[in-house]
Amino acid sequence: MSQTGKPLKVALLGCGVVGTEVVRILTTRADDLAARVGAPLEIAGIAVRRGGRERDIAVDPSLITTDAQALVSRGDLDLVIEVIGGLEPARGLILTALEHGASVVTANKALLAEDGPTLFAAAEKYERDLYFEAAVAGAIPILRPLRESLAGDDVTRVMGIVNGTTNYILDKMDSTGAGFDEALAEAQALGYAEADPTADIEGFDAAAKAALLASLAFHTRVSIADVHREGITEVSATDIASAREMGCVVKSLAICELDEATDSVSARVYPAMIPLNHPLASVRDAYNAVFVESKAAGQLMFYGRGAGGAPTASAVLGDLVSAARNRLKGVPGVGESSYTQRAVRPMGDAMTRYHVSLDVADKAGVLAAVAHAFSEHDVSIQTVRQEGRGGDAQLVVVTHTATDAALSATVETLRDMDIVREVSSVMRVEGD
Ligand SMILES: NC(=O)C1=CN([C@@H]2O[C@H](COP(=O)(O)OP(=O)(O)OC[C@H]3O[C@@H](n4cnc5c(N)ncnc54)[C@H](OP(=O)(O)O)[C@@H]3O)[C@@H](O)[C@H]2O)C=CC1
Ligand SMILES: N[C@@H](CC=O)C(=O)O
Repeated sequence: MSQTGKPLKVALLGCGVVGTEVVRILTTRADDLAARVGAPLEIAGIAVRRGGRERDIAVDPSLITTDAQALVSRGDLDLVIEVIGGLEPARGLILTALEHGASVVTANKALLAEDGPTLFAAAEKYERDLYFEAAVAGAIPILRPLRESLAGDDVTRVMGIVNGTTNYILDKMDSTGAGFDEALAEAQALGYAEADPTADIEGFDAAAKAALLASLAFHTRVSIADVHREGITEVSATDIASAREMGCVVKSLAICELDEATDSVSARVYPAMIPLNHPLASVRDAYNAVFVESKAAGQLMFYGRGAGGAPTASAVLGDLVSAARNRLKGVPGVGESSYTQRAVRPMGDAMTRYHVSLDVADKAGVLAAVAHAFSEHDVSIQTVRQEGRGGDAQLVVVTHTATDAALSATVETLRDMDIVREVSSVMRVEGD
């Protein structure tokens, strides 16, 4: 392919953790990128919030602007990279960029999981690309495989670790005994966390990614509001130790399933125990991994760095090269597939095993009474362990697979029992 084409003008919205690394690659790898695209990629402007801020990268100061709206309205841009994050002004800027003829690459899962259909419709209307590989699992190519490589197969399940910050925190708590706050501060310093880390630790970020994964995997539309979400803030050192005793480790998982019988889908995010011999158990640090199960391909696993400036910039640049090639050809690339709106199943229908810890009175008949509470709601007990502790005892019950609704009802019953002092923890057990 010729490298001598007219430069393609690229505007960057945001120059933080990800944007800085995007600029670094665009400037240091300019010749290689031009060869791959068939034309040079020229940075036409960089919009930031604080114009005077010192940056980690040398940038021509005349390129920096705090007027992002004016930048995307110029009309001469070929490509816009949105790495500001959040809903507004990102949404308005992307729409303006598309309307003014630029293709857009974004890493913004929060926005896409909230209002993706509006943005995809605009991309289609203006015949431009809207690519977002970086929005899920950082450097890991997972969206393109779902959208393109597996387009002829039927994906039935996607399960993975899709948030680097929470995996980093849980891994540090497990492997070094670090406290939650200390591990979170490290993840923030390393550039893994969102601007507001509540998005990570309360599961919003993983829920947004689950919505995007479920939408692409099952050719439907799932928004963040459809995803059951539980964060990791309630996971205690005791839970982590209990998991170890069971030969498990605690991970925050995103699980998306297709139920063919009812033609419905489900998506959920929560911390769960998984056996140490499960491949997801060895996903350490801020790494991510995604398992995909499909009818013809069987099981596929995708693994890599899930957060951080350079890994995420790799995914952004991949999309940028694809969108740039399409601009040169004058046609948009593979867009969102046409879809069937499938029903979203309630969380109460989700099936898994449970690890339930109870503080109970240490007296005769307690075990039988607790067992009765489980069986009353059709939750079958797999193992139960009792530990005496002065006048009280602790029971650790592990169940066979049951629905979330049945388990919730059981917990309600247990809480109403005089002999149960406290239901101290309930955690799901996945991956076996
Ligand atoms: N960090 C990561 O590991 C990953 C991040 N992402 C996503 O990438 C996106 C960016 O994340 P990240 O780089 O970490 O975020 P940062 O907070 O580090 O950077 C945000 C950038 O946006 C700029 N900005 C904020 N508000 C405005 C505004 N109103 N107008 C113009 N510029 C603005 C900031 O300007 P200033 O520099 O002046 O403050 C900053 O340069 C988010 O959508 C995030 O979810 C996706 C995958 C991984
Ligand atoms: N905050 C996110 C960044 C990447 O998406 C994470 O920790 O995974």
